[in-house]
Amino acid sequence: MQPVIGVLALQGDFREHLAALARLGVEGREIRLPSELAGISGLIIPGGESTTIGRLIERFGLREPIVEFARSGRPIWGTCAGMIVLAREVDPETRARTQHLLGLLDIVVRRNAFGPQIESFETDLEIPAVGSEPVRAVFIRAPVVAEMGPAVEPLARLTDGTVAAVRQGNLIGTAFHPELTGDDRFHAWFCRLAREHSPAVQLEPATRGAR
Ligand SMILES: NC(=O)CC[C@H](N)C(=O)O
Repeated sequence: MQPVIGVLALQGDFREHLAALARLGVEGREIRLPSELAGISGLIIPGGESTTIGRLIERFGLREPIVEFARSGRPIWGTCAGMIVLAREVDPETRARTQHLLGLLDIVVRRNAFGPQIESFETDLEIPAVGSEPVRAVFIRAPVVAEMGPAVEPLARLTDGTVAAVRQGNLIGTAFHPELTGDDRFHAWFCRLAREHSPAVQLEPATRGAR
């Protein structure tokens, strides 16, 4: 069965994520209300403005439902601002005065890390998890991962070693925007994770413990 992927549609480039899912023949659903998370196998938090997305998550009562969604084992992927919102902490120098975070991914991010001179750039990244051919990565006022907890694995680095994508179990963060390039391998990989963790095939905790 194909999973249904939710895309948080409060602000930012959620339409581009929905378009990428449509190209893959996967059903995407705009999420604005807690009730809309029912029946969703994976959730994408798009790029945009992390302070706005964070504020709207609070206002729409989505914080606890999203934390609960993560606890259920279903995957959540944050791109750019979405990765910031997932993070445990924003480095104090780049933190906005009001910066609501979900605190799920054990990383410290630095916002707008490439400085005002370099608003945006593109580069090819090796992301073995996604495929053997390099992935074109678009960075727009992008954050970087400044620190990672022990459970976090880097999925991609820039040539200077800067971490640009991470995974911590069912939580994924990318500093760049795979939804903007037309190369949908990252979305395809995320949909595979979602399929594996779809509620329909989830194991009971006792069974899981016995594995
Ligand atoms: N492209 C983006 O998502 C930019 C993120 C933005 N700079 C922020 O801090 O929220």
